[in-house]
Amino acid sequence: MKEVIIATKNPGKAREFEHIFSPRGIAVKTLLDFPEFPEVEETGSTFEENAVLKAEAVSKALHKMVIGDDSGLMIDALEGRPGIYSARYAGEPKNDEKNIDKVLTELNGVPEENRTARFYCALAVAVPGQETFTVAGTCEGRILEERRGTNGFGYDPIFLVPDKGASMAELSSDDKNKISHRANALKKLDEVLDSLLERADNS
Ligand SMILES: O=P(O)(O)OP(=O)(O)OP(=O)(O)OC[C@H]1O[C@@H](n2cnc3c(O)ncnc32)[C@H](O)[C@@H]1O
Ligand SMILES: [Mg+2]
Repeated sequence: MKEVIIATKNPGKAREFEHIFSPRGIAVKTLLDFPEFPEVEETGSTFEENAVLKAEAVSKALHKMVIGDDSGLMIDALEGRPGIYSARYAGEPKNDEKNIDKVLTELNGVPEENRTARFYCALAVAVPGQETFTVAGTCEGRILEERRGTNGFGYDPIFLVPDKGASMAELSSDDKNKISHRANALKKLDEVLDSLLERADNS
């Protein structure tokens, strides 16, 4: 079976990649399968730079093709914050509930029409001996005034997907994986991924 390695320790991301890849007969491994591997320091100033750091660190260690995912929430009324600091917006250790509380507090009193936001996902593909490249995807929405739904992870409970009239956390994983920033980024890899997996001999 073909296998793709994702340089993430986030169980929510891991589930989504598995959900998207397994119907295509591609098994997913993540850093949750390599618990001894240290978390990669995210010192870049863009999602793309951080995705490359993650992908290359793990690819160099394992000598295999690896995909890195750096993603987050950009809120217009907060000038794009939390952005690349999404995971640790409320400080260390990272905590989804505290991050949501901080965003809701900062947006207190901001009217619905000014609560526009987008999720952003940069994916970096590192292949031994080749130049690393990146793709990105977004998903447009609005920040709710309170949590709705329990699916997904991270900021999903406060992210309204206007077309669906539901928060991201109220969508089934099938539905989220059709429209999410991560799914939109992965679509851009569709054409190259199969041949990369064969050439990289990740089987
Ligand atoms: O670096 P890795 O190990 O992949 O895991 P991480 O959780 O630290 O991941 P990031 O550095 O990319 O930070 C992304 C944060 O943005 C948020 N996020 C990203 N994708 C999301 C999604 O699909 N739904 C909700 N929140 C998301 C969530 O809070 C994540 O912790
Ligand atoms: Mg991280």
